[in-house]
Amino acid sequence: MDRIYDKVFRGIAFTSKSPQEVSALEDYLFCLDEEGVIRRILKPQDPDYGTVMAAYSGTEKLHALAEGQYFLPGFIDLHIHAPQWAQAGTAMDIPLHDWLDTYTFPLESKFSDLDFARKVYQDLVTTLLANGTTTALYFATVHKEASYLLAQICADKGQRGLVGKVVMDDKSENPEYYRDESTEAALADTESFIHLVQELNETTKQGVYPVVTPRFIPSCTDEALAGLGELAKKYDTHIQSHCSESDWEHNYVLDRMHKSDTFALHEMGLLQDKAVMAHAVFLSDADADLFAETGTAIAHCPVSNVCFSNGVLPAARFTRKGIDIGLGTDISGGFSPSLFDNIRQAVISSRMLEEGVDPSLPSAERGLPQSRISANEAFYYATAGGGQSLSLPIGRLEENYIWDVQVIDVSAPNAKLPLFDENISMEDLLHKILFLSRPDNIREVWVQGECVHKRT
Ligand SMILES: Nc1nc2[nH]cnc2c(=O)[nH]1
Repeated sequence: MDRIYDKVFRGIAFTSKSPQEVSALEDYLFCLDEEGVIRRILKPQDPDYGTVMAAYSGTEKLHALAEGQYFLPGFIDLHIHAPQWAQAGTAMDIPLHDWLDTYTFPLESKFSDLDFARKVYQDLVTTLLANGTTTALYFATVHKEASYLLAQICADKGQRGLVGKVVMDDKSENPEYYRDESTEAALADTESFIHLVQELNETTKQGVYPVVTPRFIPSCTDEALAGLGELAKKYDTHIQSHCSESDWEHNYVLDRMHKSDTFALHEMGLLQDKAVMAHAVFLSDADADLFAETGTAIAHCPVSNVCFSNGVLPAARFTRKGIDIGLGTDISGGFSPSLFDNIRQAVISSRMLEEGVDPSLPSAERGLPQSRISANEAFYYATAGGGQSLSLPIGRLEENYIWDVQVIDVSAPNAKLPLFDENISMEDLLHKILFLSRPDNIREVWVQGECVHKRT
């Protein structure tokens, strides 16, 4: 046969079939075109399997995994504040509102300095790739130039970046040293940022996308929120914001808008299929139904929620309602750049929600039944759920999906996983990988068919 494929990968791959079920594709062939899209998947029993193997064996187009190595879809970080990488691991001692004023706005204001921005953003994108994150939905800062720099760095390093210039235009709610100059300037900067990033996207194989980004209702005027809804519609962009993250935010919006965060955002044209709202811990049933109806996704950030949210997202209930859910690190509300850590915390938090945490209460009154999520569901959120949330063909290893993968090596030097049962099931093996892997186990990372990280 002619060598019609650009690359062929062979190995054992894990991919979600549904939120609850994972498929282990053993020794399959994944045949890619030049665009890095999976055009054909062949299982060993397939009549063409031998023909393709014969055609590509011994050529540099064939990439076969060694013993102990496995393909996982690249992770999709559905909520991350890129500038806050500079304070990750610190500043976790005070509630959200005080944290923004005390630590976060002073830090983000420094990103008017492009040299500082470059240093932090280059380090962050490299770190995320090394942690298996192939796509990230970023909040940058109010500065248009530094936000564009982040998109350029993603483009250069091979990560799929969805980047938002943050809008914070309300003079009564934001400090003078860190806010948009005016509502008009906020909208004009957003529009020109959309143009710049859409132009950059034309020469970026893996894609970079502009995102309409009102920080959250408390930092924006009604006029800016409505204007941003119109811009998103005009340019068919993604939208991101925060919604009902904490008691404080949820109640602030009820007081100001006389309706919930969800209904207020909807009225401004900010809920739609390509919208992702971070946290959404305090949604009522009516709010959750509106998320499902509009196709709006939730970025679940379980590590961050421990510090800032005053509650645990009922992810299992919202999945049953048909809401798209992905996982976010929420750097630096969450300290870790790793979605492996967030998979673990999502499972742990859901168990604490189900069982309850106040030992002075009788066990029957302590928790919220049917709240646990399985490791398979957390894996789904970090991969297929994230792709579905962004309406992009990523997060699954299926035909017509993009080849974004991480190669996990369970016997990496200094990071060998404790595998003592030769007959371990594929599902148990995946769970060992999810709970025990460290960055040392991530041997290679591929985005859109290109190798963007290699650990030797
Ligand atoms: N976790 C978090 N919540 C927010 N709400 C508004 N801004 C932020 C932020 O930077 N982090």
